[in-house]
Amino acid sequence: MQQVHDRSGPVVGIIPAAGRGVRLGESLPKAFVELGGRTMLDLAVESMLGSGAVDRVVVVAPPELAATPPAELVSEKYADRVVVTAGGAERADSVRAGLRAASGAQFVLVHDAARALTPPELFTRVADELRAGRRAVIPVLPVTDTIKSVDSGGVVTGTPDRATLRAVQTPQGFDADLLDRANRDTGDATDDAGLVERLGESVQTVAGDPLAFKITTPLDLVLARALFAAADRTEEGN
Ligand SMILES: Nc1ccn([C@@H]2O[C@H](COP(=O)(O)OP(=O)(O)OP(=O)(O)O)[C@@H](O)[C@H]2O)c(=O)n1
Ligand SMILES: C[C@](O)(CO)[C@H](O)COP(=O)(O)O
Repeated sequence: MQQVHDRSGPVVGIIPAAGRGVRLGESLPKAFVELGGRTMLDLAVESMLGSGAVDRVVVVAPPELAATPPAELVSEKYADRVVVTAGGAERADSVRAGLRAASGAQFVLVHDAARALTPPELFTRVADELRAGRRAVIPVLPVTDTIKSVDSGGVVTGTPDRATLRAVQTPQGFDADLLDRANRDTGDATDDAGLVERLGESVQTVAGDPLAFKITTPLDLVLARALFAAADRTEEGN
């Protein structure tokens, strides 16, 4: 008889929030920059836990903030389901630190604090695929520009077929033991799924969301603040 694997265990969110935000150019670490009076980190935690798809969250903070009580970093409503741990020099180091603090998880969703406007539905979409049996799930969007590869002198070396390309977002969801195994071998992957791909495991894509864009540059911050203010006005009008 085929064994049915129980996939009803805990989902733990890992929020890497230890980056400096060099490209954003603000005076404090990026996750603590505010949109409409709330930090990106607080908004990301609210969206993740408010989705109902995630049981608890590990916030990976800059080392100097890692001893801060959760209630001082996120909304009181969610603080008792949040733990804080210290991040590392690179994003991958921070994710590894988050994994160490995610004991007991059957699934993990790794989500950038910098994607502060991600709608709750995206967490549910990724978690549902995991519960249904996928071991690695990432949200993606079609690429709208033509992409070229170039050599070190800036000369074009190729034009990949755009129809086969996707822009990758977070939350990226995994069986916790799979992501743990993928992280034993340190590499230069720019996302968590990249490490899993190297193990030869299949990674399933689901539809991403334009609002899950990563706030990376000053222009992104202008857009995020405008979108946040517009959403606030809509809520007030209802
Ligand atoms: N050492 C690091 C670097 C990044 N991150 C987190 O990873 C997410 C995505 O990274 P990115 O947007 O590149 O943030 P920064 O590294 O802060 O940006 P920059 O490269 O401009 O400094 C962010 O939520 C960031 O806080 C992290 O936890 N630890
Ligand atoms: C993980 C990621 O957000 C997927 O798009 C992205 O690769 C992070 O890259 P960054 O350069 O560390 O922001």
